[in-house]
Amino acid sequence: MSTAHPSTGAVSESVRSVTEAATDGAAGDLIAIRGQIEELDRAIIHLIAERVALARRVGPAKRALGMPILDPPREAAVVRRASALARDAGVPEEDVRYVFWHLVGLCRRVQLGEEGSA
Ligand SMILES: C=C(O[C@@H]1C=C(C(=O)O)C=C[C@H]1O)C(=O)O
Repeated sequence: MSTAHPSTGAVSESVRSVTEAATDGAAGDLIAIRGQIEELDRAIIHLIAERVALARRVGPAKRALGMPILDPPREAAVVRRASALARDAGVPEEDVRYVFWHLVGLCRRVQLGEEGSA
């Protein structure tokens, strides 16, 4: 940006450099924060894989005990617990419940041998 008025030119230039510095700072922040999010996503996927591996072991244990794989009271308890943990952590309980219903469903399908690529 430039100005036609010589007396305000310097001020205008310095406003521009401050604005650009702020924009550069924000862009740097965005890249850094996105990098951290990607690291967390990697960790979350590894945790999901660990949970799936444990669920795979629960299947034979239940069969040995003559228990059905589907255990609705246990599933409800798992989701209730996740909801309480979400509340304590200050994140929206309803969304966490939604995520956990899907996670539990995935683990149940693994036990039933119905999983896709898992
Ligand atoms: C893993 C289990 O089996 C199924 C999956 C559950 C889960 O992912 O938490 C819970 C109950 C079951 O329907 C279990 O019983 O612990």
